[in-house]
Amino acid sequence: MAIESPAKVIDGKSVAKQIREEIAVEISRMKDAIGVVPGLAVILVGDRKDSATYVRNKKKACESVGINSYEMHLPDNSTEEEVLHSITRFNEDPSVHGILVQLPLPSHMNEEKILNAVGIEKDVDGFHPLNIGRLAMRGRDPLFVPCTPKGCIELLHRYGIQIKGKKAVVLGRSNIVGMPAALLLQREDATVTIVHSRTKNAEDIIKQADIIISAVGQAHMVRGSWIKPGAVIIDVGINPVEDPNSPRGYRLVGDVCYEEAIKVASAVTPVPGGVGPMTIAMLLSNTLSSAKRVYNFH
Ligand SMILES: Nc1nc(=O)c2c([nH]1)NC[C@@H]1CN(c3ccc(C(=O)N[C@@H](CCC(=O)O)C(=O)O)cc3)C=[N+]21
Repeated sequence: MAIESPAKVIDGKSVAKQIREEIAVEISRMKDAIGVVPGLAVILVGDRKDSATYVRNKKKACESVGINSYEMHLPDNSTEEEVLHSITRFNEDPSVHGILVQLPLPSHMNEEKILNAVGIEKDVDGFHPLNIGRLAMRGRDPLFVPCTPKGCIELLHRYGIQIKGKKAVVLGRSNIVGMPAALLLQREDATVTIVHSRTKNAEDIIKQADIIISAVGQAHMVRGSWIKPGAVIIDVGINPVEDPNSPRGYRLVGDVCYEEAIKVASAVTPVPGGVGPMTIAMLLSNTLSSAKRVYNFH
């Protein structure tokens, strides 16, 4: 029997850095040629600590590549009308090429109504139903693809992992990750199965996968014994687990038991340092392509 070779770590952090460098070059080329700098507006409602951290990281990432960032921070008790009003303002502002409404919104707000208000040509999150609908249809193309699933596919491409003809299993069916990830894999000619909380024999199905994208939000749910030898694993989960040895009192782990997976799989994304940084890189990429599209600059 062949000796199993150790799995390759898919280094999202370093790929994301490389992508940011490529974006920075493009942005200065555009600035030199037509004097335009892309702009991203972020709307944050409420005081969730994790959301505030994510928004801060997004702004930092914008700065690092030369994208102008605009932040609208509204209090938790804002009305839906106030949020809709900020969206309208950014929709009409020509210096803004991308609008991101940080999720989750406070529970008294209608997420659907708010996301529908973002102009599809500025929908850099790719959450507008028209963009998702086009993603689902053959022969149609969305203006933007949701950042996290796009980052997963980009990692597979940059590591030279073939998707066409492969059996792919997506764990989770959320609107922001699982569902669009499955659609993207299908567009790349994989044969796709979605496993979710009501799936029977999830383990048996997962075990057949050549490619696994996991987005369920359950620490260490996928065990090494569930993985086909040589499979490729993209772990989207970012789950806090108690860790008295860590300065914050917790550390982040994926949906997949990394220590076990790395022994069976041919390639695995770590958490942190895997899909997370790619999500932000794709947001910058979507913002750049939005600005390019407006000015017909290529
Ligand atoms: N409208 C909207 N769009 C989003 O894209 C969106 C959102 N709302 N709400 C929240 C989620 C979450 N999300 C992450 C982005 C980067 C990391 C990331 O870079 N994580 C680092 C670790 C960060 C740490 O150590 O705390 C990593 O995985 O290496 C994580 C999570 C975007 N989201």
